[in-house]
Amino acid sequence: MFHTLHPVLLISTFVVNKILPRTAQSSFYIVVATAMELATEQLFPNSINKQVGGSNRTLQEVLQIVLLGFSITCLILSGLFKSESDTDNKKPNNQIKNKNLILKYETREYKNNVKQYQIPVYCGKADQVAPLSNATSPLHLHVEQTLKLPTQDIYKPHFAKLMDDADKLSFTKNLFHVPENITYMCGNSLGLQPKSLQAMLQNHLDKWAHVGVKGHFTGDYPWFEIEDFLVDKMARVVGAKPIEIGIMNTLTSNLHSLLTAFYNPTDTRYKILIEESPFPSDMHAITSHVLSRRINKSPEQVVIQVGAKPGSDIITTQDILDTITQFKDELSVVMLGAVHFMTGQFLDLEAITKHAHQYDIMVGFDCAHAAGNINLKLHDWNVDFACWCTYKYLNSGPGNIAGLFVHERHADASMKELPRHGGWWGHARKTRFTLTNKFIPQRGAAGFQCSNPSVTDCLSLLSSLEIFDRAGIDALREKSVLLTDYLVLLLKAQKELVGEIEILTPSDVQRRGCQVSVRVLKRDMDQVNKDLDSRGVVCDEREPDVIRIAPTPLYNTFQDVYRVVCEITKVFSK
Ligand SMILES: Cc1ncc(COP(=O)(O)O)c(C=O)c1O
Ligand SMILES: Nc1c(O)cccc1C(=O)C[C@H](N)C(=O)O
Repeated sequence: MFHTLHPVLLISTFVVNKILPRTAQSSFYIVVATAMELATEQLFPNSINKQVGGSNRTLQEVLQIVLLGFSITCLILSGLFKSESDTDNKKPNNQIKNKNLILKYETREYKNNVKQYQIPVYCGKADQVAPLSNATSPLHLHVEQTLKLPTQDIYKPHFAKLMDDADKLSFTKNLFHVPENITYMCGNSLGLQPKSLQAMLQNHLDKWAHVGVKGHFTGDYPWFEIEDFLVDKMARVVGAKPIEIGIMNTLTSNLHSLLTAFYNPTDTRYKILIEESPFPSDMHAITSHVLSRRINKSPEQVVIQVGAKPGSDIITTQDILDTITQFKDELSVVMLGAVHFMTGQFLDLEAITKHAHQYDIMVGFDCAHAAGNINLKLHDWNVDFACWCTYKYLNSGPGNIAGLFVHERHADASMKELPRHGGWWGHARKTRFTLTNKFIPQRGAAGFQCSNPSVTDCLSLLSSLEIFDRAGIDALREKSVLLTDYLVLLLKAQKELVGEIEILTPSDVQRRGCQVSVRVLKRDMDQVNKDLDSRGVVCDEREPDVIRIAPTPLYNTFQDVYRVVCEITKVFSK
């Protein structure tokens, strides 16, 4: 039987076991064995029933024994080599990575058979971690050296400190004005002020005072081309090409401009799909836009909404795709909030776009709660258009200038194909000042501009985008995932919060950004938020019962998260 352990067999078994899941392997070997027997019958039809050598067995019987041995040996060997697919299935359902940190959770069974919910297994440099064999000490933290901590230490403040000490992005917090004695968790509504902004604005004011109109073409930031200092940086934040980025107006007015271009109603295709409870401004924009177009349809006939199933707060991707399919011949545009302002759910932009494009439907997203929060890939996901404000995660200050995305494939569309609100700033730069009345839009998103932008607005945005460039959107997202997961882990571990709160935000890290929305179940939500406020925790609330907590990787720490959960627990313990 030893010849069956031939190296070829070993290698093929290894390969098969790497590729196929355990369940498919036995079928594979049986098929191979049967195929070999059939092949022998075909090749040696005369010898198959003859006796072999001095034995009283026919060649066929001998073959069957050898092939049976082959199958059994392969199955035994399959135990030695682990299938990739098998390992995938066993991967802990939650593994979040920072560049140098890895924090893993898995369910462990203890000796008394009590199943623990997710606990940290190890935390350390990504290339150093090794699974623990010993359940009594399930947390390993490698920072400079390996430290062993008891499991429950993740719930203690020194764990938060160790995480902060190991955080490569800890330098960014000091680049912002963080309100004194406050744990600020409200970047989802208004981001904090970059410290560099004051000097930038002062220089701008000095320049204006000293050179007046000449400032359009002089100094560090000539006003005539002020948006050029922003476009590349913004493109990196939202995963776009510079040609696809416009810095202009405000979010809602940009949405109107984009609908002018992309909403092209015909007698049969005139519907717009939006989520069931969008941020009100989006719905106001769509319904008033429909009226402004004076088409023969009312907003009620135009708008279709897709929502969560009863009893759930989360809209499934499948429900969105099914709604698109259902109205495929009537839909002109799909326009959804990329991250939902209330629940924090991040939609699968790529899947939605791909699906709608099959039916020639234009797809756009309101990225107010996604830009600077999620590492978006608007270009790669083929999104047609998007718009966002910059005062939330992009820290440019209240009511500041907004961003707009138009995919590169529309860059050269004619005014007939993609009508734009004309204005001199969107006009070809070379002839911006020539007295021509013919509007020739710049290529790409820049052609959507109407007016010259506010320079103070642009500098405010620039001060923040420079920090994004230093930190990198991917690294920020990695830290964000860790922070938010830590927040959820701590919230779930407080027995005082059981029955008092419910987390609405998806537990899947791929389907959320940094915001965690918590429903207050029994108490007055407004009072809870006031109590948090009086304890120095700034979150925000949305009627009727939701508190939004957003640990923002640029200026929040693990210790901030720890403190917020302590204060929330105290409020609910009263
Ligand atoms: C999802 C969403 N859309 C639209 C808006 C409106 O933005 P703006 O006032 O900048 O037009 C906001 C926030 O105010 C928002 O959160
Ligand atoms: N811009 C705001 C304001 O001036 C006052 C109060 C709230 C806002 C907001 O931006 C709210 C935010 N869009 C939200 O998600 O609720």
